[in-house]
Amino acid sequence: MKSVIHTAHRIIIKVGSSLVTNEGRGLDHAAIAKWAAQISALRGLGKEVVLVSSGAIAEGMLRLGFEARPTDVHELQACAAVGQMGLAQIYETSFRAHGIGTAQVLLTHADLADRERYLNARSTLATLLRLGVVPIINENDTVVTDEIKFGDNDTLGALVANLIDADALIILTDQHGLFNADPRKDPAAYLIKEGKAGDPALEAMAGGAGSSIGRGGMLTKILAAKRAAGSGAHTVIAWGREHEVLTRLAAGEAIGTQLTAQTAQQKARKQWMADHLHTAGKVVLDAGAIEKVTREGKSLLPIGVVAVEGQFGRGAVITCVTEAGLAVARGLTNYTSSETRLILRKPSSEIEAILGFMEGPELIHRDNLILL
Ligand SMILES: Nc1ncnc2c1ncn2[C@@H]1O[C@H](COP(=O)(O)OP(=O)(O)O)[C@@H](O)[C@H]1O
Ligand SMILES: N[C@@H](CCC(=O)OP(=O)(O)O)C(=O)O
Repeated sequence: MKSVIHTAHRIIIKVGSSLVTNEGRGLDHAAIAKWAAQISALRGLGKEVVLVSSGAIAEGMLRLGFEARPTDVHELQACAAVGQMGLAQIYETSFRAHGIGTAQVLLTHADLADRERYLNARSTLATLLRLGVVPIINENDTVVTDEIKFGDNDTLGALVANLIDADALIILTDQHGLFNADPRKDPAAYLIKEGKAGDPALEAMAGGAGSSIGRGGMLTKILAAKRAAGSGAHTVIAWGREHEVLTRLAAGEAIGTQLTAQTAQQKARKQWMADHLHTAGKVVLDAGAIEKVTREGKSLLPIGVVAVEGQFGRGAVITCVTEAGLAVARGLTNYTSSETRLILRKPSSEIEAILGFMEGPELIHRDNLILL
């Protein structure tokens, strides 16, 4: 079996708290330096990498002198805010040693549930990748309480994989992967080398005695693999301290547990958009725009739009139709329906003069567009 990471172009790598903070003893400079070196090598192979890092609370507890995890939510949030400074500092320093810049991105559940913020987060991450920066993502713990939390960074990693159409999610943890039972409790447990993301049998193994959904551990990783597969991304769960784990995976070596997505990426993405976002309106395209969008893989510019149907806000999903009414594409719009009515048939150079601002030269950027 060859690792899916070999052919993956855009990869999300999630590192857990115990790895990052050396089991709570403080940020593990040596381990982080090794991942940074390996990620630098992956980028040398032309891959794009986004890092999702936990560890803010664990590091903040140490810095503030808490011996046990606080139960008060605001103390936990204070720990996260303090610890996040350490994370940002160590990642920036470690990647800078390879001439790579980093960016801190803190997200909440509300950010990805709101269309406009979803679109902004998606565009910002795509722009950071285009600029050659490694985004370092964590949950914005300071502003969230239990009900509106992602809850764990395995879930956050999967949502980010969905958000930016990643090909793969690598979850680095303190075990060699998924075992048929919790290896801490069952010494006879064996490693599951491969499986299908979403297979309920995997959840039963990770659920094990006593653990319950949403409380971290292996189950959130298995559920994250299922979620990532929703947009066609494969997942690998591996031990973060395995020698050259990332570069070996990229070379095709099968390490840890590989959970493959069962639906092809483009199909899964269409399905995901169809399931998650309602179509709020339509734009009618002229023949030239149809050609650019459907055959040449270009963005949709306002100049190619001849009519607008319905009311929609910025970030809404709209359908692109031919003058005969045939739906050809769907995507997230940069302009509201009223704005689009003002700029249709106009060159993008006139957008600013007409509206007084410009969100972008495109009505729908090709990154946010799927063909039907
Ligand atoms: N079937 C299983 N296979 C592997 N690990 C399991 C399994 N069931 C439970 N676990 C536990 O999950 C832990 C990893 O989860 P967690 O501590 O949340 O890691 P991280 O901080 O990397 O997210 C392991 O240390 C292990 O004790
Ligand atoms: N935002 C939290 C992440 C908590 C979390 O999910 O931790 P883990 O299960 O170790 O990945 C932090 O940085 O401490």
